[in-house]
Amino acid sequence: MVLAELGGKLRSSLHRLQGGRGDDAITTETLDAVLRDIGEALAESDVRAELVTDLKDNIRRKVGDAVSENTASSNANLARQVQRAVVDELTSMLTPSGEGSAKPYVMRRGRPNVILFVGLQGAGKTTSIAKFAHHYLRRGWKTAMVCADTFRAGAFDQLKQNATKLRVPFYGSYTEADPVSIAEEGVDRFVQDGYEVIIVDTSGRHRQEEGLFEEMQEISAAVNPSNTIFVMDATQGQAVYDQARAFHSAVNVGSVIVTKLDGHARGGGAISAVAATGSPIVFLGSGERFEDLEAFNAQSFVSKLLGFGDMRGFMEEIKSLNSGKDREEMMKNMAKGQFTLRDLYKQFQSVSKMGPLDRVMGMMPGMPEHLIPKGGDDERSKQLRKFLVIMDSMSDKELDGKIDLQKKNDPATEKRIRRIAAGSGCHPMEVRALLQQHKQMESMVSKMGKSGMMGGGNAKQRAQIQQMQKNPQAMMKQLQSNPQAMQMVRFFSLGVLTCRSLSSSPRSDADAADDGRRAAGRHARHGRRGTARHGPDGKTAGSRRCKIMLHFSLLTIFPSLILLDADDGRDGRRHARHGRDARHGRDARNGRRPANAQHAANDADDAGHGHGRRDGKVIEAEQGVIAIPGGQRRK
Ligand SMILES: Nc1nc2c(ncn2[C@@H]2O[C@H](COP(=O)(O)OP(=O)(O)OP(=O)(O)O)[C@@H](O)[C@H]2O)c(=O)[nH]1
Repeated sequence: MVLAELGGKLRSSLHRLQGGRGDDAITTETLDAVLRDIGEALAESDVRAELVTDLKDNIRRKVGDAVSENTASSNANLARQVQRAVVDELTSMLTPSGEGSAKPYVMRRGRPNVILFVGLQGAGKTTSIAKFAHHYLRRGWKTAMVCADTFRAGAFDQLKQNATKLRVPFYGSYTEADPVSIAEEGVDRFVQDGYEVIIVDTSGRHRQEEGLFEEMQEISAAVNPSNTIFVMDATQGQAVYDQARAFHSAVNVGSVIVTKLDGHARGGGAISAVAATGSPIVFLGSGERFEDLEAFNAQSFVSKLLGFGDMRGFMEEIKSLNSGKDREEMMKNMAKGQFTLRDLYKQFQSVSKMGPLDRVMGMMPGMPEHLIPKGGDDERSKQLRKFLVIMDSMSDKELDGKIDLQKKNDPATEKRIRRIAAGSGCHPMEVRALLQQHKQMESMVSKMGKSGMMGGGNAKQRAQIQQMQKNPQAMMKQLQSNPQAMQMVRFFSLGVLTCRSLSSSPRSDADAADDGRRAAGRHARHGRRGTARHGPDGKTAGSRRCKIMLHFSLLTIFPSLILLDADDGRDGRRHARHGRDARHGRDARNGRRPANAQHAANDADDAGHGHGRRDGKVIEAEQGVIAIPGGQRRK
């Protein structure tokens, strides 16, 4: 996680306010100690000394009197007051300030947004362009890339490789040496073709290279960008202040992306230094994968850094990924206590677009640390794809709950489960596990539907819900104090704890591995396709599956609770027509899906990247180099 170390230090300094014993008064000494700790943590993160001093002075000015006179009605109130002052001051330190500070550019739908990327050599422009394109592609923007970096050999190939992986069209040339004409032609071409996000990569440069600075200005004049994004490397720490100012004066820098924040100690210095130049930071890069780009908002950033979650960012993320129509339909069903396999399918699709689960779940306020997934996402993404493929092999009636797949000891149901397993290339046990998890989620939704939490309750409940929608933080608090909601959290937590205790039973890893081998042998002897249930790491596959399901469940139900539509009362008027479901690439005549599991798996993969045929779109064969192969690069 970005700046985890700084966050840990700031959190532990604020813990001092809670005192060793509940009745310890907060004194001036306590405040001094808190401010000293915060100052040290920020200094270690390379934040400029003047900024740290200003921050401490401002906090002292805001709460110093209340602390010395102990005017607050209780210790807890005073602690909250100090905490609020710390949050506010950290936020304003990271908010662009001073003369000429700009507001971030807002992308416009249905019109060309030409985004020019500039920065020093190796800052991460080309990598950030791919992440930026991925971010907008997932949200359904028509995106294209232009490579006007004719300086670095390999820059065009790097962009081409990323564009091909992302399946976006790109424009560039191996032979044309003039970056200005490439940029101009590429942008014209994509504007004519109706692209909404047209990203232009430029050559990296040192500040001293006047020639390259001029080239950047010429490109800017030729393409007339809607926004110029300056990409800078966080490992430079506060040194980026001068760079940011130099770029700001050369071209009209509208926004900044700070890269390489993955665990780097100098990140705090870099972020605060950029803010001091008046340029708004729009994204933080924290790795080399397409998903490693976080939208930046000072308030959300500080809130997450201090462990308070980021409700605002979470809601925006969910809203930007779910179409209003789908949400509306699902909310209507959930208000009636219905949660079909199709709803689960849609939610899993949204979850798969959200990016790393740890990042998204870390945004949820009050989310217990132990419930936030740690480490890589590969296993979770694989499992998610598998669930989607299993549901792809179900018929419409099964997905919509018109055929009950939960019937026990029913030969017809067993036959259906075997058919679904064969169609999705997995073991019937995996289908049953998914059905079991769906049943549990359905029963939880049903309870919440009856309680009115989903908008279907009486007038008073509906008014309360609407009130909560206006203030999501209060909504989360309300959820936490609501027995039903907490029952759900406990229910899922219990799942994790049960699984944990299963996986950390006194049996040795060797025993578990042995079990795994025996189980695999049994499957092999019986010619089954299933995998061993006990892995060599000593954890049961069931335990892993349960934890993964827990994470998906939290992401599935919480957003729905939070996104109760304010215009819920108008339901019935604006509901989406069901119509023919083209999402599953189904044969229209017999309602069957392709039996080829690999084909389905590919589809699921596509869905994860926002290119899925599930939305009725055929993947356009638009990726193609518009360039003349061969020739020499300019050195
Ligand atoms: N760890 C980490 N590495 C990054 C990040 N962003 C970029 N990189 C790496 O930084 C190196 C340089 O990135 P590029 O995208 O090629 O940089 P550039 O600014 O386009 O370079 P020039 O074209 O020479 O100006 C590559 O090895 C990237 O993988 C990040 O957020 N985290």
